[in-house]
Amino acid sequence: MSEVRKSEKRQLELFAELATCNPFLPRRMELEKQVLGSKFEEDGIAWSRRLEFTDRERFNVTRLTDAATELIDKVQQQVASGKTLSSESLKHYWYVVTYALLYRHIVYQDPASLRDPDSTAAIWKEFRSDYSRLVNLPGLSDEVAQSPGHLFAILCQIHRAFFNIYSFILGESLPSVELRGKVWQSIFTCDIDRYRRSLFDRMSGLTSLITGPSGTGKELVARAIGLSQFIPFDEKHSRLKAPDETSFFPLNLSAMSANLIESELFGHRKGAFTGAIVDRKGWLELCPAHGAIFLDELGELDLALQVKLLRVVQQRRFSRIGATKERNFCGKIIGATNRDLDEEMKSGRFREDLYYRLCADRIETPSLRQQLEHRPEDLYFLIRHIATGLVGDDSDSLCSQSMEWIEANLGSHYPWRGNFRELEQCVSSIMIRGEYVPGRSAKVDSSEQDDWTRDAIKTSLTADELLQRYCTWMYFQTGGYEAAARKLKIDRRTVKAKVDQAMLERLKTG
Ligand SMILES: Nc1ncnc2c1ncn2[C@@H]1O[C@H](COP(=O)(O)OP(=O)(O)OP(=O)(O)O)[C@@H](O)[C@H]1O
Repeated sequence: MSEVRKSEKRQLELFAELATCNPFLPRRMELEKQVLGSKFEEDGIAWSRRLEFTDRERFNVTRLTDAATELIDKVQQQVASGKTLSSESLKHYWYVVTYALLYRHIVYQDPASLRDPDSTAAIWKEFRSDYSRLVNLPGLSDEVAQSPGHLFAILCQIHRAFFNIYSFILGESLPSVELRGKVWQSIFTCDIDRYRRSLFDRMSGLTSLITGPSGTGKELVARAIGLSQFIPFDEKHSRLKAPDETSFFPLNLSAMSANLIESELFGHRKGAFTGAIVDRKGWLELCPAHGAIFLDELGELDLALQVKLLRVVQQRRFSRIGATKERNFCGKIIGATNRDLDEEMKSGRFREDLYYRLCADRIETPSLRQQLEHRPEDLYFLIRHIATGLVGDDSDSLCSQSMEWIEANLGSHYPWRGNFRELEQCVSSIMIRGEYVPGRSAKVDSSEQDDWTRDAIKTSLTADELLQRYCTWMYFQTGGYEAAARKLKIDRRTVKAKVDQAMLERLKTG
C-alpha cells in the first residue's frame, strides 16, 4: 500500500508546526504565510494580535481554518481509498485536527463564557461530535490522539492564556512581543506537545520569577500566568472543574510586617498569638490547584520567612502558625522583584538556596525606554490606551494633547524612569493641569548633563565645545535636528555638524 501524496504530507507537516508553535513569536506569521501561499492576505494584521477580528483580519483566520478542514478531508479520503500514513504524518494529522477544533469551536468564545456551565455544555456537545468525526482515522491510536475531554480542557486553556497575555501586555515593539512569547512559554513551555501529554498538571509545581524595573508590568505578567493555569474538564457534568472562587492571590511583601505576611500566607490556629481568636486559613490553603500566589517585592522578604517559603517551594508542604498538622500546597508560586538578586545574595539578604529554587523560569520585563527605542510609535499607542482608560471613548483630544506636550517638553529621548506607571501619571497630569512635572530623578538623572553644565560653569569649555555639547543636549531632548535647530534658533546643518555621537550615546544609556 502506498502512502498519501507528498504534497499532503508536506501540508500536514507545515500545519502541525503552525498548530504547535508559540502564537506570539514571528515564526507563527511565517508559517501562516507558507500554509496559505498566495491566499495569504498581506495587509491583514497577524491574527494573533487581535481578539476581536476585523473582517479584513478574519480573512487569514477563516482561510486557515478552511485550509485545515480541506486538508483533513483530503487525507481522510486518501486513507479511505487505501493509502497509508506514516506514524510521523499521523501525529501531524492529529495536530491539524486540534487546530481545526480550536478554531471551529473555541476561539470565538468569550473566555468568561467557558466558565459558565450552561454555555460550556453547549460548546462541548458540538465539539464532542466534531471530534469523533475528525479523529476517525485508522491508525490514529490513543497514544497520539488524546481524549476529547482532555483536549477540550487544553484548548480552553490555550484560548484563556492567549486572551490574558494579549489583553494584559501591551506594546508592539520587539521587547514587548518577546515578553508575550516568554509568558506563553511560562505557561505551556517551549514544547506544547510535551505539555499536552505530561506537563499540563505539573506546571504549578514550578515557580516563576519575574524581574525588571519598577512599573514595567511585573504584576501583569504574574496575573497572565496565574490566571492561565490548566483546569481539567469534567465530561460527566460537561463543565470545567474550576471552583468559582478567586484563583490569583497577590501579596505585596514590602507593604506588610513579617508577622502579617506569615499569617496571611500560612494561616493560624486559634490562640497561636494574641489576636488569633479563631482558626484562619491562609492563602497557601485557600489557593486552588489551578491558582497562583503572587509574592510581589520578593527581594524584601525577611530571612526567617525565606526559610519557610523555601520549604513550601521545595516540598509543597506547610502548616498553619501554631499548628503541627501538615497540609499540601497545590497551586503555583510566582515571585517578582525589582532588586538585583545577585547583589542581594552577595550581601546575604537573599538566600541562595531559595534563589536556586526560583530561577528555572525567569522572565525579565523590559523598561519603557527599551520598548520606545525599538518602536517610538508605541508611545502613541500606549498613550491612547491610558487616555481611553481615563476618559473613555472621548480620548482623541487627550491623546493628541499628551503627545504634543510630551514632544515639546520632554522630547523623544526622555528616559521614563518610572516606566509605564510614570507614563500613566504623565497623561493624568496633562489631563488635570495641562502639564507634567517629572520627578527629580527622571529630570536630572544624567551624570553626563551634570558634567557638561559643571564644566561650563567652571568656564573650562571653549565656545565651540560648549556649542557642541549644547547642541547634543538639545538634540537628545527634542529627538530631531529640525526641532533642536528651531529651539536653538540656528541652522539645522549646524546642529547636525555639532552633535557629538559619543556624548549622545552616553545620554541615551543614562
Ligand atoms: N506592558 C504593559 N502593558 C500594559 N500596561 C502596563 C505594562 N507595563 C506596565 N503597565 C501598567 O503600569 C502600571 C504598573 O504595572 P505593574 O504594577 O504590573 O508594574 P510592576 O513592574 O509590578 O511595578 P512594581 O515593581 O513597582 O511593583 C499598571 O497600571 C500596569 O497596568
